[in-house]
Amino acid sequence: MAKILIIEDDLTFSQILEGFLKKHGHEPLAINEVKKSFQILEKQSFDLLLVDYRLPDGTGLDVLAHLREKGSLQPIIIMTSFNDVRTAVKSIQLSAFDYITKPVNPEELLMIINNALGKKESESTTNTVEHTDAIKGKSAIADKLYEHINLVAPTDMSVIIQGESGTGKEYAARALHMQSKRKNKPFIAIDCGALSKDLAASELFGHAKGAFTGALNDKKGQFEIANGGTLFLDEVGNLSYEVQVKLLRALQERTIQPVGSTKTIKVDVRIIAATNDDLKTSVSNGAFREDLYHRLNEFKIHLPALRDRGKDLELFISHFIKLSNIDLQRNVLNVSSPAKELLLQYDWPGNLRELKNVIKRMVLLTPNDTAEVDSLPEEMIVAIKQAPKPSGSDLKAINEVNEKALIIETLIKVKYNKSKAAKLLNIDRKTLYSKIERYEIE
Ligand SMILES: Nc1ncnc2c1ncn2[C@@H]1O[C@H](COP(=O)(O)OP(=O)(O)OP(=O)(O)O)[C@@H](O)[C@H]1O
Repeated sequence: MAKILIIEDDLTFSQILEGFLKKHGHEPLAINEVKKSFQILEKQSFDLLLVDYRLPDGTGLDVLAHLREKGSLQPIIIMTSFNDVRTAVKSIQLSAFDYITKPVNPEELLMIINNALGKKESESTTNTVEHTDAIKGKSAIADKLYEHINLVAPTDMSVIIQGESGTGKEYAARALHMQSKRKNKPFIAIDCGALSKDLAASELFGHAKGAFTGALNDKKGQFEIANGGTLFLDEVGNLSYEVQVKLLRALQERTIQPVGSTKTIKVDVRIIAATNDDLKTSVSNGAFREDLYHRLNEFKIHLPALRDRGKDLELFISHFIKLSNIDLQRNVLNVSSPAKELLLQYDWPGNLRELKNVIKRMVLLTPNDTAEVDSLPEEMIVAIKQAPKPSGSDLKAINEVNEKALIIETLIKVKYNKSKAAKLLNIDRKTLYSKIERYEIE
């Protein structure tokens, strides 16, 4: 049984949710405004929050940001009626547990709630690495990615992993750890986006009893806990300037000083940092220290967006179907052609995480062995229809998409040697340069 706070302004729907959750043994409390949630959360704690995106006095993201600012890590599920998964992706970046689109499918909701509650329990008890369900992919981009991972993993170099939300940055970090000599030591992942400004230093470096109000005992920081192993700093760009200074010192001197303490502690930790953007803007506008950036950026790994991974998409679809069949005790063996077409057409702004969720939902809603279009989320179908993508008959646009993909594949194949790429593509260098610029290929 879990205590669940529902924040939803549609009263009928809210009542339905309350009844449904009670029926499944939970203890829900429903309110309808952001402001009220702040008051209630001061006084009571909940195992999970189920929050509507659009509320009369703000959005679900305000609730999420408020909680994370306070240092609370409860899972939050955002419910959104807007045909835009980007809102949901943003909430995941702000470390919501998951999102669900309205109209809410009860079975899907229950599955997400159980996952969230299950994840919370396992997180508090173990930090072990589970990496058996990863696949590599077969595209040229995947080859390049794993070439880089294999190259840098055995070293002690700090690595920045850059990629859009959900591209698998944490997975890649775990792969680096598991292929290093540190693999039998801890891998500790810290979501810097979820750390409040006040508590970040204490979380990373620990604190001494009495260092601040509420510091009732000495507390070990994650650096010390990860000693000998790897510390994964997710969304590193969110660390405050003061914490960045401390982090730099820790990396340079290989020692840390707990907040409010005079003692220094020797630590041997490898840092892997992840970021959605390339941090260069934050460096140039002074929000991220340049010296820290260079210290972290001993090696950079770029994780491709799913939409740029070509044939890997099909491999991931089959892989996630297999995993979901096991998880949900289903037996989905095929995806109908129209459904497959949609899965391949969609541009996956939430990348692998979104694909995994969509496939899990698809499998859940498929009682027999073939998944059909109606098991796919409506908003995904709407997004495909609305996307300014080449329609089936727009030959010029289709050619352009194909041309861009071919140029990227070729550049990767020849390790970005533009003369070689031009030769293989049978065009001159100048034409290649102008196409690279036109298609905004990095
Ligand atoms: N190579 C892989 N094989 C199988 N599943 C993967 C792989 N990489 C990522 N995933 C799945 O995709 C989901 C997202 O991965 P992950 O959390 O590593 O992404 P992320 O880039 O760190 O996300 P965020 O930016 O939101 O922190 C995970 O649930 C994981 O199960």
